[in-house]
Amino acid sequence: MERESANTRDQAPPSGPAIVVEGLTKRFGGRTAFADVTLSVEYGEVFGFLGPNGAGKSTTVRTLGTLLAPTSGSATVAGLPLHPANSGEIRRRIAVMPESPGLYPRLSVAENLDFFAGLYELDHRRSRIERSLRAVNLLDRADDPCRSLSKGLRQRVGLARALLSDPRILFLDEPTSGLDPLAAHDVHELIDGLRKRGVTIFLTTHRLAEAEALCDRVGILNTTLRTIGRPDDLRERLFAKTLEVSTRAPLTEPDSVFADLPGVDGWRRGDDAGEHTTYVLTITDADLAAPAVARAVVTGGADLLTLNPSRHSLQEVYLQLVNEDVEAQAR
Ligand SMILES: Nc1ncnc2c1ncn2[C@@H]1O[C@H](COP(=O)(O)OP(=O)(O)OP(=O)(O)O)[C@@H](O)[C@H]1O
Repeated sequence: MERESANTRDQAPPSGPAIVVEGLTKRFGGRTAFADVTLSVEYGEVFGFLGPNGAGKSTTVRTLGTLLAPTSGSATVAGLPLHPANSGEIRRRIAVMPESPGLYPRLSVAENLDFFAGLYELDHRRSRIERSLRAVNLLDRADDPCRSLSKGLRQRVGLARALLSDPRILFLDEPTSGLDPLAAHDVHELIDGLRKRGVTIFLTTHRLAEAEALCDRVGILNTTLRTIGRPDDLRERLFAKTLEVSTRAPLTEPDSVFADLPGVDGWRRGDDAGEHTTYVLTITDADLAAPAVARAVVTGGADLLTLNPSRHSLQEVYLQLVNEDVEAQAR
């Protein structure tokens, strides 16, 4: 009877940050893959790394995963400085799931996992394989050859492979790339399940909705790190807060209606829709501004139809930053 191996996920999280990156740069000859990246990720966090094609996301993951040596800068991964002498121990503490799961099509799911468990020199292989397959809901497909699986299921086997070593930190490179929405949703649920079990996840993605739904914080990379923060904070940092007010008919004296209201900094006419009149107010605090604006509009003699605080998506933040780079390059 195989005894369960020590499971890092059941232990208290190690102290200190999971990943610390300081001024990290990777060049391939004259081409800079990423430059001067500084960030840190806490244990238990799901961190999203967003960026357009060629932004340097995969190269960052491969560098932090000890597969590539950085050109300059420093990093600590799972408590160990990123240095060739520590590569073996870092690899024992983390797992990297590359964009393509890299499985042997003729081998069954369990045989594939057994092969990799052997390659990683893991103990208690049978119980690890079973636990990993259970984590990705694939126990019933253990004996199926990988070639018979759909792309979504193969991706799940890739995730099971990454989980074999009970990693403290899991790097997922584009885990839902090429998956249909249903299969992508399954992977999202699995990632959410891993987060609940305390696994630290560093995830690269093109999918902004994915980052918004799954990640505690995101970094936007376009060779250099353009910004980093919680999705909500990024939206607030990049966009002025507004309140859109629509009335049935134009206000006769909007200047006096919107003057001196708490939380309101200014106003302009918006794009009128049909019969309605729209005003866009710049505000500092929606909770303060909205009731005051509602009262003022009604006192000003107009029928108030709607009152909507601005909701910018992470996509708008992303496009704004990446487009700024495109415009800067064109100058
Ligand atoms: N082994 C390599 N040799 C030379 N250049 C490379 C190598 N690997 C990556 N690059 C270059 O580094 C840059 C960053 O590539 P990387 O694959 O990290 O970007 P990415 O953000 O992951 O892109 P994608 O979303 O398309 O996968 C690109 O210009 C790429 O061509």
